[in-house]
Amino acid sequence: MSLFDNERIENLLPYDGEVVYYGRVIPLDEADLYRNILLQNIDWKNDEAVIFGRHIITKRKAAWYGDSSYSYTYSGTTKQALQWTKELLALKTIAENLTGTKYNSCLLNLYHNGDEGMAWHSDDESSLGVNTSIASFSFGAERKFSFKHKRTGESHSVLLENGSLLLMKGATQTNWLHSLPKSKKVSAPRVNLTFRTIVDQ
Ligand SMILES: O=C(O)CCC(=O)C(=O)O
Ligand SMILES: [Fe+2]
Repeated sequence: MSLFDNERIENLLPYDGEVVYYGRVIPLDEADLYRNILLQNIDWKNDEAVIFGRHIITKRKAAWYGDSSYSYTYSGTTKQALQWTKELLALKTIAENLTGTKYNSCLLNLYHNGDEGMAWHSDDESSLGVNTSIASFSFGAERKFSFKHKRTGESHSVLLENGSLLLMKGATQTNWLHSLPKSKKVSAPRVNLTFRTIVDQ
């Protein structure tokens, strides 16, 4: 641990969006507990997608929880939201208090090791509306997270620490792509929770 742990970054992006990195907002012992409980009691499923007409099953696992049975469609597949667990509700409250925004759903990702990542994309589905806020917790292995401007190609990265919170808001999804690059150096799992607000259902 360095002296610079918990260092908050007010805005990682120089223009056209806002990304706040709150640093480690969950103490280490609690973060380890959350990682273990989430690994056990979330209904993890290999993610499915239809890409160029092919049915793909990802190594990464995912899950979708929410207030009511929201459905969520992306890459040609539809998911039905499951009922909140106690831990997800506790983390939702922490995210709401820190970011000043209410969330009604959560997309979770499980990366077993550095062989698994997420390709460049933006979360700009119409169900999220424009200028949506997405609050993202990380538990387990530290991973690099990158942003790339859609027009200029300028890129910025941040290290997502165990127990940290990141907020993407404003015009971020309109103007920037983000990705979780693969890394040969990472052998431990990472659990990611992205709290979102569905507006049009
Ligand atoms: O794993 C992460 O930190 C980000 C995941 C992500 O971008 C997403 O679920 O849309
Ligand atoms: Fe995303």
